Amino acid sequence: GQPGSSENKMTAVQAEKILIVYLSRTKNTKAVAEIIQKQTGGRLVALELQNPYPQDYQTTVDQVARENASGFLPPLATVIDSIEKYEMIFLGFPTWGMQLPPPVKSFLKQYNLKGKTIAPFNTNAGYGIGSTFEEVKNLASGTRVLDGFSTRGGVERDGVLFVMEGDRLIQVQDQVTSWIQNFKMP
Ligand SMILES: Cc1cc2nc3c(=O)[nH]c(=O)nc-3n(C[C@H](O)[C@H](O)[C@H](O)COP(=O)(O)O)c2cc1C
Repeated sequence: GQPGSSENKMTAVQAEKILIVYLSRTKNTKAVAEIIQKQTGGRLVALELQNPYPQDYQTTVDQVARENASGFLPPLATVIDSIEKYEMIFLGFPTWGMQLPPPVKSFLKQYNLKGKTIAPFNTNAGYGIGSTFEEVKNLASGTRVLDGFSTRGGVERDGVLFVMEGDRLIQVQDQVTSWIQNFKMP
């Protein structure tokens, strides 16, 4: 059907007013973002860094731990023009060290999102969302943060990288559909 049509409760928000911003390293969160894009017709934007994280998993884990401890906000290479025209922002990220990844903190600090609705979504290795959704609420002051969506992604530590294909992809598509249908829009 039409993006943002009467098929679901997104009727209150037109596709042109929907932005889907995501951070993804091994493309699981990206796959969820693409599902949301197909279902809503919104604009899809990947968060990229001026200095990308290393390839090596453990080096990245260590760097993220240091950044979280010091409150460092890695500068984004991604620039989002005319963010003011979006009413609804789907914000996607993996769980990193049971916290919100530093680049997502950079995004939330850099842009004025006051008055907007944020719908957080997450993938993780099976340990859950940690403090991520709570951190979004704390950092995005003046916004309305909807109940988030989370699903199991890869387990990079064990060499399991991208999992969003075949039956798993279909399952996640269905989960995303029910998540969006249950939004209580004003
Ligand atoms: C630096 C780093 C830290 C991670 N920390 C956690 C964690 O604390 N809990 C968890 O369940 N998964 C953790 N993971 C696994 C990712 O959340 C999981 O693989 C996710 O699906 C990756 O999403 P992506 O493919 O979009 O990058 C971590 C991965 C990385 C790279």
